[in-house]
Amino acid sequence: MTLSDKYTDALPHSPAHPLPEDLVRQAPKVLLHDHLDGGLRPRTVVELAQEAGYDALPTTVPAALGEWFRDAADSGSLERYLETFAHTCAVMQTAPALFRIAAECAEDLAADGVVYAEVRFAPEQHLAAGLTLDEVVDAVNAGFREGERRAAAAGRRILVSTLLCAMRHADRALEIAELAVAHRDRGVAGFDIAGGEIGNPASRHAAAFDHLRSEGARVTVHAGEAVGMESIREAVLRCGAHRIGHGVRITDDIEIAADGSVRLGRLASYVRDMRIALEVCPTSNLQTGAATSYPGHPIDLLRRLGFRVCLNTDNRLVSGTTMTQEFQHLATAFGYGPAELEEFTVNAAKAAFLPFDERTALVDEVIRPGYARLRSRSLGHVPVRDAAAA
Ligand SMILES: O=c1[nH]cnc2c1ncn2[C@@H]1O[C@H](CO)[C@@H](O)[C@H]1O
Ligand SMILES: [Zn+2]
Repeated sequence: MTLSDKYTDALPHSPAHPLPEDLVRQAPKVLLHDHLDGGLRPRTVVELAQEAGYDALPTTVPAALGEWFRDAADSGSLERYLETFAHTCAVMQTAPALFRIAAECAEDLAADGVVYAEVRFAPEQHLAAGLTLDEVVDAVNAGFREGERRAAAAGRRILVSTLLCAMRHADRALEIAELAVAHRDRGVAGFDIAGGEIGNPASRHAAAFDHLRSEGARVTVHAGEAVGMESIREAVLRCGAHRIGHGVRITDDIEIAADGSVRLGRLASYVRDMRIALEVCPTSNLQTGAATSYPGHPIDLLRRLGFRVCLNTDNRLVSGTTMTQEFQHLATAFGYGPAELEEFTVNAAKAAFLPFDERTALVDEVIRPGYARLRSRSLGHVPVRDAAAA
């Protein structure tokens, strides 16, 4: 029995009334953890590969390619999951390709009901055809602006900010930190570090984190995914992370006694006390082995304990998912309804790397009214169980 099984056994669930998928899709959602190079449309990968003369794709049939990514990434290991990104990065080496991918990303997120997104990528992985780091960032940001315009024309408002990733195994983190600071008034909201966690401690990039701290820049760190508490401790206490990507292994620092009483260790307390958001990505966690099943996923335990948890996709192509699907998995596993979706959304908005007044406006003017509308509509919805009994 896992820790979260034990804890959830001790608490009653809200009744399982599955929400119709279109209601979940229309609900306003905030997405803080989504990789640009993990979320391409399969057809776009195929078309750009043809244009670039890249002939190493496992298949050129878009639907089969989508399945290939999901299956290949379903390996139980973060390292193997990350190997699949060679195919997407291969077709992301020119300004027009980056522009197209970013524009389509914004359109796809808007169609999924996302109203605010922070989308990340590693500029250093897009230099193979001669672009500079600045040109890569400019092309992606121009693509997001185009995608926002197209979404608005289709009646959907979305705002997309960029996060720049350094890679744990590489040695360009300071340069990327400087790039994030240089572009912070031009679409870049913060910095992240991604890549293989085992054997690549974030603290090796102390100079980058020192620079970010001295500039007052916003920082999130992938941690507590393949490595446990030690990695989260470093991210928070040495790297100054304001949010943690994944962070699910914080449960190693939470003890639940037989009588149901809960004791948080010093690190788990710090994360909860300081409202450090955990950017949780359930499907990705199942693929990389960071969690074993949706019902066994610690997201529900962490939510109930009052951690600032938000729900994310990580990689829509590689994990074969959307925000709507991530929520539906949790609705099935934990009996979640609109209240929990709203809670995750407000948590994400509070943790967004936006100015305070914009976060407040997002909550008060977009999210709260959106869920009030959703509640009034879902009252008319007959839950599946009741419908069967009628
Ligand atoms: O869940 C993850 N953990 C660690 N690194 C990741 C994850 N998903 C994607 N990337 C890495 O981040 C890079 C920049 O977007 C991707 O190329 C991939 O290598
Ligand atoms: Zn990630």
